[in-house]
Amino acid sequence: MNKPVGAGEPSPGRADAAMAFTATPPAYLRSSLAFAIHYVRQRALLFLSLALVATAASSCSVGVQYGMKLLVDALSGSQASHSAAWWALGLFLALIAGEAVLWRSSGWLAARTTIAVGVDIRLDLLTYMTGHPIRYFQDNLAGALGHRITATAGAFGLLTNRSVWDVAPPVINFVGAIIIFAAFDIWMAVTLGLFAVAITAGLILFGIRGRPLHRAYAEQAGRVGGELIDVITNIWAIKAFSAQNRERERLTGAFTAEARAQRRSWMYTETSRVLHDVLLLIMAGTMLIWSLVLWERGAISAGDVVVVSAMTFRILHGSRDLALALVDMTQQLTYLGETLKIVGQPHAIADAPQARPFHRKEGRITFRDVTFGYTAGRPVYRRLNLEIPAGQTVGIVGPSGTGKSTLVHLVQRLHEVDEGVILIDGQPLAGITQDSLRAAIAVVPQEVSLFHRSVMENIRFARPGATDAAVTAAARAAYCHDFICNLPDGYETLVGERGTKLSGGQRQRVGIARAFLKDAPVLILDEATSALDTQSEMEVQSALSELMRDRTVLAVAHRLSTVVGLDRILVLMDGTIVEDGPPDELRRGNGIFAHMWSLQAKGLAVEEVERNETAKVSTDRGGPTLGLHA
Ligand SMILES: Nc1ncnc2c1ncn2[C@@H]1O[C@H](COP(=O)(O)OP(=O)(O)OP(=O)(O)O)[C@@H](O)[C@H]1O
Repeated sequence: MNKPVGAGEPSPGRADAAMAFTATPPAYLRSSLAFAIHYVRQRALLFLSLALVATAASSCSVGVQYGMKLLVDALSGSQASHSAAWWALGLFLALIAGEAVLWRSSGWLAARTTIAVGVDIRLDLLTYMTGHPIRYFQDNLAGALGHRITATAGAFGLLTNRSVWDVAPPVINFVGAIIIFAAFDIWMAVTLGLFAVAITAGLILFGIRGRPLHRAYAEQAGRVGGELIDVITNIWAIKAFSAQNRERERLTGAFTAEARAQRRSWMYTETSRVLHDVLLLIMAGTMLIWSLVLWERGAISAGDVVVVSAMTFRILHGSRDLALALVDMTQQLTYLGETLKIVGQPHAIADAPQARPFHRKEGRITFRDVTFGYTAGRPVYRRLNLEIPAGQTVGIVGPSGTGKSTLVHLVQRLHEVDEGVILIDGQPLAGITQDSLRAAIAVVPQEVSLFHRSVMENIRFARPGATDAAVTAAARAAYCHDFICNLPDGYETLVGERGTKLSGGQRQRVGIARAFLKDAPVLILDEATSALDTQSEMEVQSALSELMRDRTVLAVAHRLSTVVGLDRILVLMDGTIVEDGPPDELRRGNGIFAHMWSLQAKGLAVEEVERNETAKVSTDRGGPTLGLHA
């Protein structure tokens, strides 16, 4: 267990959870109860103080009712006494003041506690979530995941607040009332106790029975939230395809389903409110009649009748809060459980228990009998064998959907191989930590992912400790320094959500600058220059040639001109390497690469080339005259 910490201190649990890719999720992510206990224990002292202060405040409120009884008795008794009345009033006022001070202290404590825990929860869940493989994020909408993390922190805060302000006071009122009533008539106390237990048990059972309805609503709400964000994220497509009405109809369906689930959940809560109103009316009526009968018989004083009626009505109102709180807490716990099921599932790609950091050498890549498929029974690769010596630059070409990107993803261990082994510098990927592996690989993807931060921060993302001078040098090397300087705030310009304020080519150059800065022994270029015009591509090609020096390079490309200057070309067809050799040799032959080259040289679109290239290439069509490296 982590040692308890104060409100302002960072929780050590977060540091433990950081960066681990684990096959078994931490215990606190396994159930909503374990989750709640974990965060309470981390700030045990604060939570204990909060509980004590809330208990003391609620006890004061019971004392206030008793003070009222003393005052009434002092005023109305047969030997009414002035000093007793003043003493009773003094006690009454002191208890009111004490109650107010204690409740405000509970507010102060709760604000410190729940806010700090909210920070911990969001950091812990996000950290754990980032350990899931890419496929997890393809299966779960980003918006829905973000919403869940925030809502979970909110749910924990609600659970705390409900416990302090809606559960503790009525429970203590019940206990106080039983003690006071027992002083008048033990049977009155027993009856009140039985009523209280029966009502509470009934409400809990009712709350549990309503769980499926609340869960259905939580699921629908998560899904709809995700869909809404998906629509906003794809606003370009919606405008381009004039799809506003279509999307509206689609969302109408989703909102209607969510509204139906919400209505069911809400109406269930309303029913529970009606039920407990009726029960408590019966209880209040019984107690008041009983106390009046006792008063008529002279068994209790007028002050006792006052305290019975005040306590009963207090319980009546407090119990309503208790009922709502219990139902709400059930809902929050259900939501928490749902989130834990989604976020807290084991990492599909976990670091082996004995995993070591990758030992950087020169960057030799080996595939041994690798079989991999996204769906069972449909392998993309079957027993693939490949040896890439250190420092070799390799172009990977082939038709769309043939497995080029998958191959480079496997090298980064973004997916787990089904069979076989992939090694870098003789170290099996499965035996090294994922973070150290990825630290040794620089990737320039087709769609460079940029944060809505400054250009400087975006480039520095590749190496957080890099100086401004190092970032600028990387930008110069990637031919982006000039365009960055022309941006409104230069390197401090915010790039827009996902870099939308930059052109596709500019984003790619920022991606290349990141690779320069990262300075890793293995470089992966996944369609890295596809968004560049010919002029920019010429510039970036020379930057890339510089970047490739002394590194092992895997370059996926549709445009053959970008790979023809490399040491070696792999032609992939349906997950099989059908040609493998130096580009010049392949171009001179009459295989698929030569055919593709010839078609691209004639200016055919990549897609047309791909359609044609599956046809048997029977004649040598000669080499092209086009191409940067030809
Ligand atoms: N996340 C995924 N889930 C399921 N199948 C996938 C996934 N990603 C890729 N595939 C499938 O795996 C196969 C290989 O895809 P991959 O992206 O590696 O091809 P590619 O050669 O890089 O294609 P392109 O040139 O179009 O980028 C394709 O049939 C594709 O549909």
